[in-house]
This record gives sequence, structure tokens and C-alpha cells, in this order.
Amino acid sequence: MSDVLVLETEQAPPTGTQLPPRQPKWTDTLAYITNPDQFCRHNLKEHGPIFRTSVFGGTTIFVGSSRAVQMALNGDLRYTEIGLPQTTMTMFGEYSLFQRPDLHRQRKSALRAGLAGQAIQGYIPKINDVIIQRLQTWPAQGEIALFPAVEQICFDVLVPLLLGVELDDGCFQGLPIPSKAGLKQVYKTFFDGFYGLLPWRSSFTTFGRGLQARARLIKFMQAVIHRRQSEINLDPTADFLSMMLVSQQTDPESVFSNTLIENQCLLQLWASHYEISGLVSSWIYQLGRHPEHFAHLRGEQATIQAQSAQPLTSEQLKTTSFLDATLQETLRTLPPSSTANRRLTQSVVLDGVLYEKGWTLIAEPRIAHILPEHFPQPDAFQPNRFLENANARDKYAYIPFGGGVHACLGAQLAMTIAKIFGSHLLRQFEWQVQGTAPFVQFPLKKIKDSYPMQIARLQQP
Ligand code: HEM
Repeated sequence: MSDVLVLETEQAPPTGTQLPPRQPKWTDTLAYITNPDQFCRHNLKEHGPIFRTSVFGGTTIFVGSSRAVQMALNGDLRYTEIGLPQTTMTMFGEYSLFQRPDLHRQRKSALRAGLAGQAIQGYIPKINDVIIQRLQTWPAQGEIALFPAVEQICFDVLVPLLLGVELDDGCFQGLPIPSKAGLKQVYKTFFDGFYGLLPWRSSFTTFGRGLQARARLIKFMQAVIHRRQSEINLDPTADFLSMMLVSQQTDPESVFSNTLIENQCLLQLWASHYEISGLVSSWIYQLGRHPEHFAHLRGEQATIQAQSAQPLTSEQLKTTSFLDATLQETLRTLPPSSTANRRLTQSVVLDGVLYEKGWTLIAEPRIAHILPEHFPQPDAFQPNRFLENANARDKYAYIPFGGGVHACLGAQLAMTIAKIFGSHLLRQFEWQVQGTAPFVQFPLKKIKDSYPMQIARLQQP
């Protein structure tokens, strides 16, 4: 972005430059964590889409206008660094894409081969199989706990794809974590460890337990990798792990050391599992609240089914544009995450506003996604807005997957899984939701585990 003015140390900003509006308050962190939607909406109304706070200590600037978002998301190596707490960075370890900005581009393009484009086509039959099979275990009629039911299926889809481990307990024989249930439990402790704020490496802190879980998962992945490396004909298109192992064999100079591979498997599961579960369960919820869209969605599925009795193919998924639009609208209205914080390593000026060195920036979809200039009637659930003129929208106005340098590497995979999940649900079930769902807001926005949903299996013609 050429019009960001990066100030040299000691360089004065141009005359007339203003600080972002609003005086930070000592209550900001609590207000944001308790109800981020309300915090963002209230301050947007009072001060506009860029405002100053003391969220997470220090000065933190919330940005929601597309130009400021673009500035915040493209400053790596020039004027920003990742600004997460030290505990979170330790949980990431040195092989995450949030570490080592000097290696970021090289690592990201190498990983892309297993998470985007052609790779996904190879994963589609597996995703179909697992979802169809697991939906058979849902009751024909009755109540389910929405988020846990979806989350279990997402875990079962993602573990084989990302860790290269089949989920039958037989496959765990000889591995350091001996069952699927054990793996899920250790993984949950690992996940929570990213958000433990007390920095002590002890079993009494969430962070300490997270680190212990991380060490166990690394040992587990080392054993899986050892086992897989002895296979004679590894298929690089089978899963993310296989792609990395084959790249390692064919090019020993590639980024794919064993240590990077074992870390990346865990990191991608961390990046995807709750996010996709959040998206799918929020989509189910939004449709339950807006049942007028079911007819259009089922019509789309019926057209595909009339053409072929096979489970969904990538070509068929391309024809489900209304399903896609309902998912996009869900991501707009209930974005699972905000972007990671960026810390300014240099002061910058954009559009007459000064952002000072040392301050933190948060690009917030909760603000960007409700700006009426990009999304008229922002509080209405209107999937059609993603069918009409969607390409004309500024790409930094819609940021459920972030944007710029660290734009989500798994967006296409996430949408593919969500579309397959959604398609099979529409074909097999009808559902109703009651009342407003309670949401957990941090670290990710997701419907609370206790929220129930009524389902009934559709009669097959
Ligand atoms: C609905 C699902 C998902 C959502 C909402 C989501 C959201 C995001 C967001 C907002 C970012 C940007 C973070 C930042 O700039 O600070 C991001 C980055 C990332 N995501 Fe996702 N994500 C999802 C699914 C996935 C999946 C399925 C994967 C991989 C299997 C994945 C892997 C990554 C990676 C590796 C990055 C960091 C990229 C980089 O640093 O260059 N995500 N994601």
C-alpha cells in the first residue's frame, strides 16, 4: 500500500496529523472480552471505524475501515510484527507462520501445496465419506447439542486430512497416544494452552498444561511420521502429511525438515478445527433462524442429485452458489475470529491519522462487517449480497479469513468442508432452533456447548 507513510525514528508526522479518536479507558479489556460485539458496535457508533483503546494493556487501535485494515495486515518486515502474548508465541513454537517473518513467504508457499488448490480435490471423497458416515449416528428425530455434535464430525474429518492418522482405534496401536479419545483430550489441552495468560510452565496453569500436551502431541507425530516414512509408495495427494513427506523425499533441501512437519500438522489442526466447527454450527443456527432460505438451498441440492447419485464432487460444489452465499453471510455476521494483533515497530501515518510505534492494531471483522457502505442493512441476514456485485467489494471490507500477508491458508479447505457438511445436512435433515443462542466470545466465537437443536431425518424419496 503505497500511501502508508512510514516515519523514521524521531521523524515528526506531517502537520495536521491526528491521533485516532477516543481516550482509552482502564475498563476496556473487560468490556471487550465480556462482549466484543457490543464493544465494537458502541465505539463504532460513537467514534467511527478506527478508535483508540487500552484493550490487552498498552494502546490498542481497533481498525475496521478497509484502508486501515489493509494497512494493518500488510506491514510485516516494514512497520509491524505479530503482537501476541509471549505465552501464545511459545505455544506456536518456531515453525509457525507467525514466527520468523524472514521465512514466512517460503514456508507459506511450500505448505500451500497440501492445503489449497489441487490438493483439495483429492480430499473431497474422504471428506464426503466421513461426514456421511458420522451423520448416520445422529438421531432420526430428537435433540442434539449443536456445537459438540458438529465439532466431533469436524475433528473426525480433519485428523486424517492433516495428521495423516485414520481414526479407528486399531490404527493407534504402537503410537504414544493409544486412542482417538486420548488424542482428542490431549489436543483440547494443547488448544487451550494458546490462550493461557499466566506464563508459568506448571501443571497448575492452562499454559503449562498446554505445553505438556504439545510435547505429547509432538511425540505422537514423530511416531506417525516414522511409521509413514517407511511406507513404500506414499501418495502426496492423500493428505497434508503425505504431501510434506513426499516433498521432503524428492527435495531434501526443501523447508520440510521432520521438525517442521510434525509442528505444522499440529498447527494446522489448531488453526482449523474450532474455526470450521464454529462456521458450520453458526451456519446451521442462522438457517434455523431464517428458514425462508431452505427452499432455495434444497432446490440447489436437488438439481445436483438429479444429475448424479454420487457424493459431491468438486465440479458439483462449484454449482452451489447459494449455499456458498449463506456460508459467506454467516462468516460476515458471526465471524469466528478476529485477526491476530499486530504491534507497530515504526510509527505510520495513513489518511491523516498517526499510528505510533509500540501501539497494537486489531483488524476487527466485527467492525468491518457492519459498515453500511459495504453491507447495506448490516444487521439483516441477506445471503444474496454475496451473489450480487460481490466481486466489486473492496477485499479488505470482508475479512473473516484475514487478508494481506497472513491471509488464511486454509480458507478454501474450510469452505469446501463447510459446503460438503452443509450439503449432506440439507439432504438428510430438517432442523429448528429456539430462541437466541448464547455464544462463547473468546478465544473464538462459537455457540455454547449446551445450546440444543431439534432435528428430524428427512424421508428419502
Ligand atoms: C472457518 C474457518 C477459518 C477461519 C474463520 C480462519 C480465519 C483465519 C484468520 C482470520 C487468519 C488471519 C490471522 C491474522 O492475520 O492474524 C487465518 C490465518 C491462517 N489460517 Fe485460517 N481460518 C480458518 C480455517 C483454516 C484452515 C482450515 C486452515 C488450515 C488447515 C487454516 C490455516 C491458517 C494459517 C496457516 C494461517 C496463517 C497464515 C499466515 O500466517 O500466512 N485456517 N485464518
